[in-house]
Amino acid sequence: MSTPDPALEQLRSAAAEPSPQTWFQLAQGLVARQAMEEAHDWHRRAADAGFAPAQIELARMQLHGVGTERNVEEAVAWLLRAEATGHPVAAYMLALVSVGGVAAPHDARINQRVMQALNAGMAPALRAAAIHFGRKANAQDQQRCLQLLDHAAQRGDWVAALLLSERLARGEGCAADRDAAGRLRARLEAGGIAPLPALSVEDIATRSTAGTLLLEDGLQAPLARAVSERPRVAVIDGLLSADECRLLIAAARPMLHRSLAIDERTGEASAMQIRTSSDASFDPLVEDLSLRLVQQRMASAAGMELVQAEHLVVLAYEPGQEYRPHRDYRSPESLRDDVPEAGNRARTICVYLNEPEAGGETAFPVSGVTVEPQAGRAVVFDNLLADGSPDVDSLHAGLPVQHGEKWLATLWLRERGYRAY
Ligand SMILES: O=C(O)CCC(=O)C(=O)O
Ligand SMILES: [Fe+2]
Repeated sequence: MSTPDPALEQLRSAAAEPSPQTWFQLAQGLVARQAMEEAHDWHRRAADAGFAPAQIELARMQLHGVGTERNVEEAVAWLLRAEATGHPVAAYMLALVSVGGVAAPHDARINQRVMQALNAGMAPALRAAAIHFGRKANAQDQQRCLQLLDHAAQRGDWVAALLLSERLARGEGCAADRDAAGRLRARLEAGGIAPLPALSVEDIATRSTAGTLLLEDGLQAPLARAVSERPRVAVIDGLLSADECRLLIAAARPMLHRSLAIDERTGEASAMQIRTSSDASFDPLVEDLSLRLVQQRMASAAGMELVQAEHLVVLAYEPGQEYRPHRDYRSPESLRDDVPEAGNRARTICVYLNEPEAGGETAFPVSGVTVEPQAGRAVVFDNLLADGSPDVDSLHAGLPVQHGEKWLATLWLRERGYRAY
């Protein structure tokens, strides 16, 4: 028997009235109680009646297949309807799903949409724009970055506050202001948010047009330097900016847990000696615009599409922790329950998010190549041969960290589309 829930009963009786706003409130009440299918039905009813907030929530449920079958096309149609009423959240969501170009074309409209959302004070849009401007070397854009981070922080975005505190403490894009940084840090620490590891990125590989918000600028494929032919390994310095490295660490930190490794025979994941790090996997449900933009640049730097990427994983190694020699391609058995139509893991891109004091290199024993961690640097390698068969030479390891900590972001890229958009 279910427990009585007077608040919900009140919403239900109110929803007998022909009021889309009340239907939406009931739907939200049902979401809060995890009654997703019923929530979907009420969202749909309010959406059909033209209520934009319900259209947006219905689209969200359809995008992620929550309470209903996943239907990306229909979700986008609902978002376009809500956007036509001038709703900034719809504009933001359309910008978000257009990254990658599958759900909606990734064209110049993305910039207008982000502008609309940031003018409405939406924190994730403010933060994404801040990080975008922060990649530009000129003083004015650096100043814009700081202002936007500040604005996002004031709107309650603690990741933006953390990025801002690092910039103020280190004098990035501004004169160092230890007092302001200290006050911000104290507020964050009171909320249980620790400072980030110190890191710097010397040179960002792509520079974009000064003064304008042109997100497509940040997606140009930067120059890769081949370091090994067999296996095929390349290195890209400065793929991510310091803000982007910090973003990934900050977003991953609350989700970290002991890493699992996949048992090749059973396809089951369990804690094993082969991989002693901790990691966080980013479900698309928790992604926002800045996280998607970073992943899009990582995928395109690897010569792949974002839809080919499995969920982003951030790994954290403490002293003594390592990822012993392994190959990233998977056995047919282990792929069976994980979108087999996407094929195998064709390529991997790993980006170092900081620099451990000693150790933590990525080693490729077959060619003898070792890549040193450096914040923002990517290492890209093929796991399959040109004919699609596994490349046994792709053996690689994350060597034990000796001093300090090591943070790394990995995208495993399949042969074909893996994500829904
Ligand atoms: O930590 C490293 O350097 C390697 C990580 C790795 O092999 C992976 O994420 O697949
Ligand atoms: Fe690996």
